Amino acid sequence: MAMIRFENVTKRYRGTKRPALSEVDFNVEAGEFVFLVGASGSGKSSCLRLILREDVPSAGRVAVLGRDLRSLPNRKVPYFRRHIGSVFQDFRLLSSKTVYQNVAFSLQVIGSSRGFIQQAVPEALALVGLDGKAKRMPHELSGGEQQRVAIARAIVNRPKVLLADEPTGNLDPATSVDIMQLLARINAGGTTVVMATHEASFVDQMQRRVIELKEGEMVRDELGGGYGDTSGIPRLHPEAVRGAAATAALTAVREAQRETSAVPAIAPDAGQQPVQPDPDVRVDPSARPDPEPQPAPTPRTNPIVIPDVQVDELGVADRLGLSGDDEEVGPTS
Ligand SMILES: Nc1ncnc2c1ncn2[C@@H]1O[C@H](COP(=O)(O)OP(=O)(O)OP(=O)(O)O)[C@@H](O)[C@H]1O
Repeated sequence: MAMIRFENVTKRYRGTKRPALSEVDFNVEAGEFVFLVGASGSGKSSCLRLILREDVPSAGRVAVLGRDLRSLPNRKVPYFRRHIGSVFQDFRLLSSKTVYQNVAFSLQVIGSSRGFIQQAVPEALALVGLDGKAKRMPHELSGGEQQRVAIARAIVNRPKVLLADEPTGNLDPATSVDIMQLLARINAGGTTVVMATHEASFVDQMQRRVIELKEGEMVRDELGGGYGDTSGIPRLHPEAVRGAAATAALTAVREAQRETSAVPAIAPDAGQQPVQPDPDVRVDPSARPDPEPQPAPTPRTNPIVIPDVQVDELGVADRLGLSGDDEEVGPTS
């Protein structure tokens, strides 16, 4: 079952001439990590909003978790969204709540039991490397730590799909790489990740599937692709700022990539097969799937700040959607 299906999706916003999305058609299978790339205004956020059912297509069909979102009644949208985690460039934390309360809040609003919350929140914070910071307020954290809180909040209810809209957009290169490593780890555990980004260097380094939009049209769908033409992408920082630190950070991403393919740190979904390209999807013939497993890398100079937890013992994998079950959307169906 495709986790996400776009069938000839066109999105026109009121009062605009050109559609924001034009007959966009793709499938995302369980366990994939997909970069959505393209210049500002190309339609990346519009895609994510359609997946979250924050908006509906003008034409075509969006199906998520096997569910046609056209036929999803508004009252069931909150239930549907429980299965989709989302993180944004601006973190969107509740400034008057502690780290713990921010993560717990998303469970409280869906009526999770106190026992579940007391177990799941510390586990999620440990997974993102924030144990010990549960009582901090968001303003007492660095940007990278705030984004980790947002990621913990997004995964604490074990979503099948994690959407990330420019999650590194407000972070420096070294911090960005930590976040990319974390997303790669979450994906290695079986969670499908779709990430919209301008960050060409990460896309080039990670060699995952790339869907490129240009003025609302899908112009590329490539397994193991790079960013492609970056000339239209505005740079927020001068190149010099991103120099050495960025290079070191990107090397660490590559190592994390190798590590996650060599050692399934979090048990992957037994039911998930390696991603097979959809026959309908345009794939560059020179593209290749994830590299063969490599021997465990030597220790990194820029290690991931994730405690060496026995995730299965803690039940983290199960609770955070990092292990498999074929649970349906449930209340939405
Ligand atoms: N609510 C809206 N009303 C009208 N036009 C909109 C709306 N939201 C987006 N658009 C337009 O749709 C197009 C695609 O926007 P979208 O935000 O999806 O692009 P993007 O690739 O995510 O851009 P960025 O990288 O700058 O976030 C743009 O031309 C934008 O101006």
